[in-house]
Amino acid sequence: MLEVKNLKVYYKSEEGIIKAVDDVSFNVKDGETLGLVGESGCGKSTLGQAIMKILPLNARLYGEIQLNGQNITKMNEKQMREIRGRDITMIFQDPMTSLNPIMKVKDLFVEIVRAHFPDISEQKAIEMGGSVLKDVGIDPSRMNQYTFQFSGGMRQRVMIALGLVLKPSFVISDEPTTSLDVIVQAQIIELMSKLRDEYQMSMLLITHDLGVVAQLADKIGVMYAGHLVEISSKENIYYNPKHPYTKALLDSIPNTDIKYKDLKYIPGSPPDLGKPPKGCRFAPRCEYAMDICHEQEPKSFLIEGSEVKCWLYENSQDLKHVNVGGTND
Ligand SMILES: Nc1ncnc2c1ncn2[C@@H]1O[C@H](COP(=O)(O)OP(=O)(O)OP(=O)(O)O)[C@@H](O)[C@H]1O
Repeated sequence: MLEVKNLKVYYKSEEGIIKAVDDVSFNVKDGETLGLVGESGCGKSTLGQAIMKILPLNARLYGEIQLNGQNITKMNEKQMREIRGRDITMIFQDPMTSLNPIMKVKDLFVEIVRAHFPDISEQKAIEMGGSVLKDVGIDPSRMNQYTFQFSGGMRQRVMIALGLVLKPSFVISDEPTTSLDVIVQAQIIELMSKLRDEYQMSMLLITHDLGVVAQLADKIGVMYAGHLVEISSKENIYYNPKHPYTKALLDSIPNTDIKYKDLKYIPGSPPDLGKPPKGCRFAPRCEYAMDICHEQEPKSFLIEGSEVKCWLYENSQDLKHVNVGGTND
């Protein structure tokens, strides 16, 4: 189980402090998949990197991250190297730049396996790699090839196999299908869904694509400008969205039905995270904004099973103010 409590990631830059992730809390239970969605620049990748502790040097991390009861935030780099790949892994969006082109696939597997288990022989590491390659639909005989000899979709499969060779219990997948065409995208999503069940993994799925999370996630977190503005079950997010930003995001999904030819979009643009607006960060673009929204940052409220960071719900009935996020149902 992953528990993120009051996580903040601030970057130091020439323009000042960039509050990329600002007081975000949630949890992902064993076997569960949380989809994290939001526009480009809202802090999704930063959050994934914070959990892996692979943030750039100009980043500062505050708050707490617990993985299976271990406090990751307190671990040093040596301890992190032990759990990365073995307990928790991250599959990146661009296999072309993340995979070393001058290494054969088998050597990539040997490197990963032996970094964690130096006593495992090269032959055994290659066997382990071959078995996962088969699981991702690649003939193990391709072990002797270089990654540039694979198509985009196949490279993504190799990335997934490398990430899973040590059978981690938690996988972070950052835009796993962005660079692929739609047919290959669908195949990769199906593959990830199959592997997640077979390997019994929990997953944090980072994407701007609401279609991808619809297929894979159990619950969905919506991020806006460094804040987690809503988190709930997939069904609640799609059929009973509460936050005005979640509603706007759903309205802006392209619809193939010819009757709905007007694509809605969210007017304005997200704020500069170096100078976020006072109050709610979405208020300048929100059609429901009230005076308080421009003055005070909203608290998180629990309403109909959804945790929503929005003043609209302050006076709702069955409502409870949540101090630390992550619905605990
Ligand atoms: N190394 C860095 N130094 C300073 N600012 C950074 C750095 N990396 C990211 N940022 C800023 O932090 C904010 C969040 O970026 P992040 O990449 O996490 O967002 P994202 O939602 O994953 O976007 P995308 O989908 O485009 O990758 C952005 O304003 C970005 O410009």
